[in-house]
Amino acid sequence: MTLVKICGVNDAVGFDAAAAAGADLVGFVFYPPSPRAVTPESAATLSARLAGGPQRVGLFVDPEDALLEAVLAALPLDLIQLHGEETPARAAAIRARFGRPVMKALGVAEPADLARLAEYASAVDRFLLDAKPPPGASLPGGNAAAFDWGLLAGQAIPRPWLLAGGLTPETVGAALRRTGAPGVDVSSGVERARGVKDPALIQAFVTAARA
Ligand SMILES: O=C(O)c1ccccc1NCC(=O)[C@H](O)[C@H](O)COP(=O)(O)O
Repeated sequence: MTLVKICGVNDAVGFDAAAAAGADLVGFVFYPPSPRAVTPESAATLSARLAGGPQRVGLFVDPEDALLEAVLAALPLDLIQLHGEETPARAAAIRARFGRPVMKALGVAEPADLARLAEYASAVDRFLLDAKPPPGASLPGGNAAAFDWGLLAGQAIPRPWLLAGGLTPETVGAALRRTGAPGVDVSSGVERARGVKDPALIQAFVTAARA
């Protein structure tokens, strides 16, 4: 079954909707400039709403160890997502020090970007393949931008991976057919305003991804 991650969940409405729709993973953004950002305390409160609900992913952008420590002291993350310029050595160090699986996000715009997968393969547990931020974007991700899925044709991705970038309930089916991705990640496509998740769109996305 296709793995579904709802990213940028920042309130109870979004968290409960993701859980009710059967999402496998929810992402909490620990990056203060984002309109989706949460504090360790608010993420812990959300995370405690449903025992046995979706797995909790902490999204970080070039995090200091102190931030990772503070978040992990507040809530039990199942996966650490690195969405900055973390090197393979830094990703491996985070995985070793914090004892959690790591998912490295890589922006894809040309074939050379996919060559980076091999550099990270032994340092991380999963990949998230996303669009690069469009010119002028203020965030490294969550920009409702898609990349050319054709770039993935014939590529052997060396770890389990999620497809991300500009997916919506209307496009996720075609994206899965075209790429054969084992999982998908969405943020903007299930929002009614930037940073505000919409329960109906979350349900529609999960249904379409599993159809
Ligand atoms: O979503 C954010 O605010 C964000 C901030 C900083 C780094 C990454 C961020 N999001 C990354 C994600 O995992 C998104 O789900 C992914 O980029 C897809 O986003 P979208 O195109 O909006 O569906």
